[in-house]
Amino acid sequence: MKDVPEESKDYHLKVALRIRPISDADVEEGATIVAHKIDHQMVVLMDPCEDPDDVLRAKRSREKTYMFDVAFDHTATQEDVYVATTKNLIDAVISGYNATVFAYGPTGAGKTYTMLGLDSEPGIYIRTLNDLFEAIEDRTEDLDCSVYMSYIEIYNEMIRDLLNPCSGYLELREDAKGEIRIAGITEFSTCNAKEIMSLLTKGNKQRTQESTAANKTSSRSHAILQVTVKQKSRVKDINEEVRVGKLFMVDLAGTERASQTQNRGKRMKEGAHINRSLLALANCINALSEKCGKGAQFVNYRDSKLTRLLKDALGGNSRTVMITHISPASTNFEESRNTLVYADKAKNIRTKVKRNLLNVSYHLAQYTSIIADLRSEIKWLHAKIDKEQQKGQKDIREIQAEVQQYSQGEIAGLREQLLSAFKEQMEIRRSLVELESCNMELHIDTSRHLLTISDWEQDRARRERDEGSGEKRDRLKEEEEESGMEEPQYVAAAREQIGPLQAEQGKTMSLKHELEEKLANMKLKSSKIEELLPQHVSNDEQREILTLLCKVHELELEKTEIRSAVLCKDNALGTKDFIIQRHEQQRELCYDIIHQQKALIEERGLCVPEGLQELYSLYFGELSEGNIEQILDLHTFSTDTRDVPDNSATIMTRQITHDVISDSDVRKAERTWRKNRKFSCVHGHPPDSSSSGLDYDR
Ligand SMILES: Nc1ncnc2c1ncn2[C@@H]1O[C@H](COP(=O)(O)OP(=O)(O)OP(=O)(O)O)[C@@H](O)[C@H]1O
Repeated sequence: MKDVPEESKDYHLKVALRIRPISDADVEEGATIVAHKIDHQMVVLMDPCEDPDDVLRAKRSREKTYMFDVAFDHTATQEDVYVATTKNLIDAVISGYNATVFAYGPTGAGKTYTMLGLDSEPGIYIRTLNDLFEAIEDRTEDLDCSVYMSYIEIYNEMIRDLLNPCSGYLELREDAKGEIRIAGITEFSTCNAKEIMSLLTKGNKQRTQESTAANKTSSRSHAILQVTVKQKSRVKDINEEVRVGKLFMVDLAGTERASQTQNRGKRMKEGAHINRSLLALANCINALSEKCGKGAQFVNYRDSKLTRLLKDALGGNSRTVMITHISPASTNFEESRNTLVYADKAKNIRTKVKRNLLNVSYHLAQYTSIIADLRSEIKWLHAKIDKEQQKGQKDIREIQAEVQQYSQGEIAGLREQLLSAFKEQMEIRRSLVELESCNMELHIDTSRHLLTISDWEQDRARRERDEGSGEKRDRLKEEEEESGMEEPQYVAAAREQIGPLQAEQGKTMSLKHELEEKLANMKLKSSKIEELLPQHVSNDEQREILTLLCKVHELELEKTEIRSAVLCKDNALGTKDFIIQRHEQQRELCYDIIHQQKALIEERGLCVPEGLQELYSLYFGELSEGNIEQILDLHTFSTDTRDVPDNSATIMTRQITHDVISDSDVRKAERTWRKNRKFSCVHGHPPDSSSSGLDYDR
């Protein structure tokens, strides 16, 4: 499948504000209401600490007003909020656009109430799913729709599958297109609204919730519900268009102050993680709002799993709505003010929205030439049969029947043997294709785990270096040992998974060798039968018909072989893309570091050693000559050429056999990569980054 290019449209991030009703607890604390909705877009926040009699500050306003796309207060119903923020995204998702709704705000401000709601007052999740299924039902006559749902939480920077909690912690991965994916996530496919609701309820029960002083049922994690809608026309066509729309609904954990939540121990650690990811989110909002305003800013999504997952929602291909929540109470004034400031900045964020159209013709195009060849072969066969018929002879079925009767079933036996040999070969081929694909996936999984481990090891080495003195380092180690957190769980999990993955790879490889051997024997067997046939068949026409039958089956076999080679090529290219992706990330980082260093040197007028100055000139020279861009263009070009259908099956097969990276290449590259990673952990640079034929170094 390939993406169908389509014009992208600019959207600004829609920001809504919801002020929850004042609670009994607020009133008991003696709080007054300081947040008011003025009209459907404007809210005002009054400072409870300001003294109206303070003449020195008399000129300063006691209140600050904020404008949003839409504002709600305690009078708004769940339906009001849903209709004004989310309902109109449903059509967009069904048409193949991505959309995101996320609830943001301090702890206890009403995020879970808006997103999940109560049984009597369901929130956005349920209302959206209901309307989505209704809309899909209206279109089922002409469109074939499938809906997939996944539900995860990010708790203490670990991703847990709420629909399959036994699956352990999940990893984030970036695919060849730079899209972030969660490896191993459970995606339930359903076309039944009730079923999806029960999955949601099941998932919610798994969510990490605790009681804090600020909220009796405080969500200690960020929850992300993803609904994917895939649609294709019911009319079958070779150039079938598939629309894929994704809707993310996110209930963030609350921003919190340790003093306000009175958290200690485990709760405090949770709070630190929550705040870290929300800080990363706030930094992204800051950078993105600057970017869309004055100067270009680097947006660092990598600081937390939350921001990596919300990358598209914030700065990419998504229509996004942020529902900001605040409490009206004077006791929550500080949090409300900070939240309003961020929400105000988020209004400047713009996203570029593009419909996700996939064209199935990408796969089909690769088979077009094969199908065309087969068709001409069949045409020739038919012409041959017609000719025979014109000669007053019997049609092909009769000839076949005659052939079967010939020599008292001797030929029939041979024919059966030949057919079953072909069938078996096809089965083996199919299994080989699946094994090849599975093996590639295992290999990619292993590489990613290795990357996770070495990333962390490098990070630790860097931290140790930064800590400087031995005394400080010892203290850091002691602290890590005391907290039992010497190695984060995701690294331990990656280590644990490498062994089984390699064992699995070993198994698939030996199975593959077995099958290949079997296939070679089968081929030998069928060619022997083919040789035997002419000796048993006397009649010329019958012999010709049998030869033609063999030819048809050979062609069928060839087709499967080509399909398998195409799969291998796709997998190999996927691996290459992944490697290039990592290089890209590393390059971006280096770019950033070099530019910041250069700015620092210039700003402080520092003296730079000659060698370093030469390196700088070389680097900036390359940049200005555009060499790097040319290489990148070359990569884009070589990736794009995959989309070009090749009319000649022979050329394609030849290309495939030359292009596919052999297993030994990959293993060699992986060894070099590991060696380099280890070396760079200790020395800060790889021993020979150019030595590996396949660049596995990041
Ligand atoms: N609009 C509302 N109407 C009625 N009750 C509300 C509203 N918003 C919030 N509440 C109530 O306030 C309390 C706190 O709300 P909620 O748990 O949704 O906050 P939260 O922002 O998700 O907090 P946390 O970040 O700690 O999970 C709940 O008891 C909830 O029922």
